Amino acid sequence: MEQTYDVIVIGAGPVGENAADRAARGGLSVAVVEAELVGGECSYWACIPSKTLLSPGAARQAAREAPGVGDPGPLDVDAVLARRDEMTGQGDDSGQEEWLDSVGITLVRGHGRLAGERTVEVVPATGVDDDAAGETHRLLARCAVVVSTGSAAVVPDLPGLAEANPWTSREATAAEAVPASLVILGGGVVGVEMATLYADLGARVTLLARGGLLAGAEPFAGEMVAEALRDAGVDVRLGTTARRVERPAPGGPVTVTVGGDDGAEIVTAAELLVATGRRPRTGDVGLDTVGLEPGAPLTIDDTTAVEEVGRDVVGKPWLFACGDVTGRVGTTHQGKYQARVTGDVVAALYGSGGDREAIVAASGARWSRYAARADHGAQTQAVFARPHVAWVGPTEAEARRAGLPVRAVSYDLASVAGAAVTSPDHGGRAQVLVDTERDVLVGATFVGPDAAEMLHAATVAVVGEVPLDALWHAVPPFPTVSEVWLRLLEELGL
Ligand SMILES: Cc1cc2nc3c(=O)[nH]c(=O)nc-3n(C[C@H](O)[C@H](O)[C@H](O)COP(=O)(O)OP(=O)(O)OC[C@H]3O[C@@H](n4cnc5c(N)ncnc54)[C@H](O)[C@@H]3O)c2cc1C
Ligand SMILES: NC(=O)c1ccc[n+]([C@@H]2O[C@H](COP(=O)([O-])OP(=O)(O)OC[C@H]3O[C@@H](n4cnc5c(N)ncnc54)[C@H](O)[C@@H]3O)[C@@H](O)[C@H]2O)c1
Repeated sequence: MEQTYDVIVIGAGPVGENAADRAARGGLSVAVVEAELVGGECSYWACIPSKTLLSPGAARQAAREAPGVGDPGPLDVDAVLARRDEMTGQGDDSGQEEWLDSVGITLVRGHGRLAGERTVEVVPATGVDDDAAGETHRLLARCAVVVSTGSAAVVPDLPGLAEANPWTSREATAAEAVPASLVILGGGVVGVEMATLYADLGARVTLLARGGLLAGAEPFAGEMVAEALRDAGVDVRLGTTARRVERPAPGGPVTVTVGGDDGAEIVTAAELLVATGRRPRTGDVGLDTVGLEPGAPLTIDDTTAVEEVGRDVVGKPWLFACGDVTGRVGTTHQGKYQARVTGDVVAALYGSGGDREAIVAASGARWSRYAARADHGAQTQAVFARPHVAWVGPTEAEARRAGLPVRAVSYDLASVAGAAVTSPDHGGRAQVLVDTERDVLVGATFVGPDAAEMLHAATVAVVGEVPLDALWHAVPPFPTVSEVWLRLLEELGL
């Protein structure tokens, strides 16, 4: 069977859905191809279940720190897992399917792969990372194809690891019971969030990191999270190399040998979680049929058009990519931002009311809806560990490596009245990075309770390139933790 649409989107995760929506709003007919569940990793095995599982522990911690409330005691694990199931719909994506229908987007279920320019073949899917085969359904795109197939967890080539049947973030976010003990390999975002929530749920957790924690953030952030995890009873081992994994009996305990030959140690746990990064899902999407390398991230320009793919005969790009698959972003919000650009660019290039000149003008503009410029220097990330770590823009080291003339100033949140009135234990730290030639903020990091909610003011200042003299007139209410902005500006000499 063969069908034709203006735009075909492969992958209906949060990013593909947004690209499809924006293109459809531009008057184009759109089909999305989904191999598994509409809503993608984020809705069922990532953001939504993990943040739902983390929330009760945060509430308990806040109660413990509030004078006069008392210790609420252990969490009701069954109730926490039940709430997680409610939030993920236990893998029922009919709500998302209804939404697609309501905005006039066609859903084609199956595994999609490119079969040359503007052509997508769809075969029945068995699982998103399995080789898919079967009767082929052919979709033709009059205008553009968007690849938004996301990413999958990496399992490193460590002796015995694959055979030990480890958890990845999928099993960790979907678990039906809490193991008595869990060893986590990797000290990145998944590692610290999972260590936090499994400790909350009563597991004995060991976290193995080959360096410090949260290497993408300011070093003080990882240090504060490590200290808090240790306070919560997690065995945090930094600078530790895992050598070998063994699980002699299927379903039995798993052992990880860590350290060097002279001082090897064995860590034993009921389950092992691998949290060592993700790879783009491009291994089986037909990249070879358009001259690209399967398995590699899809390199895009700022309009999200895939580089290294020829334009069509009239010079228009036809292949776009956004989200995790590009390797340029690794969060839902930054992927959806790219997707809005993708959808708007495709609509402007091919839609009936399209404004092609605007795309040309965008190439010279600092900010335009047709260019994902925030990818460079204004990305945000929030890590929902306890304390939260949230940042925008580069770290101080990254800024210096990029040759920016920066000054970093920081302030202890505990010294702000708004923190002290919440709790005598309210800790945390804020740091801003200032470009000393332009006197504007280029980055900021907040560590503390609910710090993720504090980030957006900094993001507005960075993207808006608000001069420090103007920021001085943005007055935070008293007594809030946001008053730290005043203290930071005072540190900067205002
Ligand atoms: C444990 C965990 C927690 C996270 N928490 C957060 C968080 O709190 N906040 C945040 O911003 N980010 C978080 N992330 C990151 C976030 O999940 C990803 O950035 C986001 O899901 C990327 O969206 P995407 O649409 O690009 O990819 P995905 O969500 O992976 O969606 C891709 C879709 O494409 C489909 N697909 C793949 N190949 C094909 C094919 N060939 N044919 C058809 N369909 C295909 C897949 O089935 C999937 O539905 C977390 C990640 C993890 C692992
Ligand atoms: N709150 C959020 O926004 C959120 C939450 C979870 C995940 N995510 C996203 O999901 C993606 C994956 O997260 P992640 O934590 O898996 O990746 P990561 O890149 O953040 O961390 C990977 C960790 O694994 C370690 N590592 C890598 N290879 C290793 C090996 N062979 N042996 C031992 N350690 C090894 C790294 O040193 C690092 O500490 C990221 O893009 C992240 O942004 C986002």
